[in-house]
Amino acid sequence: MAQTIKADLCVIGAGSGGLSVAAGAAMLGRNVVLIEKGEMGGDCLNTGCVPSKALIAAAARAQEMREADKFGVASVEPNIDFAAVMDHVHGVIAGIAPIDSQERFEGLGVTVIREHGAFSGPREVTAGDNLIRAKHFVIATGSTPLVPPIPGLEDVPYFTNETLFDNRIAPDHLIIIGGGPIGIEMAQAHRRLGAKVTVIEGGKILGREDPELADIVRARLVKEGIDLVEGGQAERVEKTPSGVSVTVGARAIEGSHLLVAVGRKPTVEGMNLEAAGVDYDKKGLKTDSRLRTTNKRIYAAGDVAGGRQFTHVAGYHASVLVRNILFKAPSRNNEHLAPHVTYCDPELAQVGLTEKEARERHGEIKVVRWPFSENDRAQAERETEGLVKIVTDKKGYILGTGVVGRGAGDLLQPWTLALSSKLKIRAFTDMIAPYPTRSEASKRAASAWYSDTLFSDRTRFLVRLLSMFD
Ligand SMILES: Cc1cc2nc3c(=O)[nH]c(=O)nc-3n(C[C@H](O)[C@H](O)[C@H](O)COP(=O)(O)OP(=O)(O)OC[C@H]3O[C@@H](n4cnc5c(N)ncnc54)[C@H](O)[C@@H]3O)c2cc1C
Ligand SMILES: NC(=O)c1ccc[n+]([C@@H]2O[C@H](COP(=O)([O-])OP(=O)(O)OC[C@H]3O[C@@H](n4cnc5c(N)ncnc54)[C@H](O)[C@@H]3O)[C@@H](O)[C@H]2O)c1
Repeated sequence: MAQTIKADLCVIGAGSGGLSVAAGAAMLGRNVVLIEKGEMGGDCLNTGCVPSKALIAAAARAQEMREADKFGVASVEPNIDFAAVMDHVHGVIAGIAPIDSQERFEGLGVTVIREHGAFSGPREVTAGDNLIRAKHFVIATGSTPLVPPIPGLEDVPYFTNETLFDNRIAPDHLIIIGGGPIGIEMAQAHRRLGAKVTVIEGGKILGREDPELADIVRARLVKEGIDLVEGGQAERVEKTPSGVSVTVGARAIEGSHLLVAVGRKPTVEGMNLEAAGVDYDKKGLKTDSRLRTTNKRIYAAGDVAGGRQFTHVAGYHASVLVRNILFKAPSRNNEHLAPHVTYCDPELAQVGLTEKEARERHGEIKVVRWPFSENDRAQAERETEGLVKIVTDKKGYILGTGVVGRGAGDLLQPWTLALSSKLKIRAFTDMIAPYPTRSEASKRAASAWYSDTLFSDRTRFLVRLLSMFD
């Protein structure tokens, strides 16, 4: 016999998006039901950001041991216990898990149901023995790895992000299909942890990034010994005695393990969205500028919303929904202002438009750069790869910034603020950056914007004129 639960808000999916909406609504005193069919915390905590960054951190330590001699400290080839590395990864997950746990949410007053949720009408969801009737719903069911129809793939064992972090045996040779952020982050981490790695990418690796920045990452990956096969699709996969073989054009690449990382599909299976009048396509739910679906009482948050797929974007969606649903304050989804970072080494961070996008949209633009090779801190740390690259309109309004280099994600933050606050580049020349920090490169790049006019014949003439009053 189904139990009927009445709620102000019913959230389906307890990942980055769903948890943030549920917590916000509960803390504002609303009656919230949260439905989760798998692990609390979703992809980010269990099979995405957290384990990948923990693995990258372990790999970075190994690489530092190999490269220590540049500081006069003897380099050593690290002895890597891959199972212990995975224990570290799962230890990090366990450390963060209480924040996302059922207990914590119940403590906030949320009714948590650990079942698959599906619509049974425009204003009701069924989850196990429960029928939930709510004033508003949020679909935050995330995304699932896309498995392409490559002949032979279904007949061989392969990893996706859902299984990769359960692997406790160091791959001898990891083949990765897909050179997007997952493929590249995992390629470098596994290479540094001792595996041979081949990345097969149909286009260019990190193909959505500014090519000038991606080239710097590519050079490092090649230097570290990663085999990058670009411009060739994986056409066929076969089982071999020692693992798998992937055919790309005339080449058959043999490896011990395979990771498939060719993008994501929205998680909508078995949700009976038709019963609720919620339209979707292969990118995700169809939403308006306020993240409402085609059923105005049902909203979307996170990867399933069909836009950019990042944890901080899912969290941002939640804040937009809290304003729209609870405060009745029409609030637009401005996720284009969100930065993104690929946590390879050197890191690659971007906010706003790339140079190419800015040229297409604005025509006349100005681009300025500052390399870390001219930054004293980077010199001291012997990490001089990379640069800060700023794109403005002709009046100096910032359109986008990219940073590639150590700590790029953190260095990007002031540029993210500048973009959302509609600042001009002038704000960065007025700012005083502490010496010696990598953030000085931002200020130097901003100053470069003015160097044509500052050191022009006209300005020299003016200074000469003013010297008459000395
Ligand atoms: C390997 C990897 C690394 C990543 N690294 C980063 C990073 O460094 N930084 C970053 O910003 N982003 C990163 N991402 C992306 C990030 O993980 C996602 O953007 C984020 O998790 C999306 O959150 P979400 O709430 O939309 O979905 P999810 O976290 O996927 O949560 C959705 C939840 O809904 C549940 N669910 C689905 N259907 C139903 C149903 N019918 N009923 C009940 N429950 C359901 C699922 O079980 C899941 O728990 C990474 C992703 C991957 C795969
Ligand atoms: N640091 C981060 O924030 C981070 C890290 C990992 C993932 N993510 C999120 O997860 C999403 C998914 O990542 P992803 O790397 O799986 O997807 P992606 O779509 O970003 O990249 C997939 C790549 O695979 C290539 N490809 C597709 N089919 C192929 C084939 N048959 N053979 C060879 N190459 C093929 C594509 O050209 C593309 O470059 C990202 O877009 C991002 O939103 C974020």
